[in-house]
Amino acid sequence: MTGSGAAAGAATRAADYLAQAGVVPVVVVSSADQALHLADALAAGGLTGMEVTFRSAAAAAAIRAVTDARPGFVVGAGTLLTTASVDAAVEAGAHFGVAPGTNPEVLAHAASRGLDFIPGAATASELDRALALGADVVKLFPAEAAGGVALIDALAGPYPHARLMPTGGIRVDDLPRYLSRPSVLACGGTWIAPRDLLEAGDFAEITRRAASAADTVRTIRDNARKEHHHGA
Ligand SMILES: O=C(O)C(=O)C[C@H](O)[C@H](O)COP(=O)(O)O
Repeated sequence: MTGSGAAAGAATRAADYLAQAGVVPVVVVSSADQALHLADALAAGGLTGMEVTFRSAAAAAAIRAVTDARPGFVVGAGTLLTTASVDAAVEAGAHFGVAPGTNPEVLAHAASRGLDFIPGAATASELDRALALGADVVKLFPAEAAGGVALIDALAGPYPHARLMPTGGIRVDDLPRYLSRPSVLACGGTWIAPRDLLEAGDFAEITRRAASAADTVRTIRDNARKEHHHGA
């Protein structure tokens, strides 16, 4: 299979999903079965997608299982460092791809396979390069270590149209600061479904963290809408 049909629909879907979700759980899964439980636990908390990193051998099978069995759930493939991992993600049915950095060869390959791709950047030069290579959304990584919201505010001067997904060191309490920045579509992070909770099978705690994140996003968005109305 080429996957090009599904990927064409997903091309608009990544940015739409990010803007709607506000937060993207970044996960490392150990089996397809665990990924299905995880998707259900996240959905029970009100989150409709996740980024499955290619940091475990189970990543491709996990993406395939979730996209097959939970068609409404959005599954991104993360840590796509090579063209081979892009192929594996496309063949597993991933809705979009993500990388921590910007590798022109990987980007070109993702484009040739019709995979919507979010490359990473941590500096002005890297952001400039990612945008020049056609990125629609850029993963600001590692967000906290690279400067957090101060970096985002500084980059917004010369790059006001850049749309960002900050990831790296972000936790639920940081969401209001990040999501108040107009360039930020969503924040990624491992805190919602970290490896220790997955290994312990503590899906109830994952649902609790997902609900907390989803509630926080909803409150931030509601307040922003109210301010907008009052200001208008
Ligand atoms: O695997 C990748 O492609 C990455 O870019 C790294 C992850 O996004 C970070 O590991 C996020 O981890 P936290 O800082 O715990 O939220």
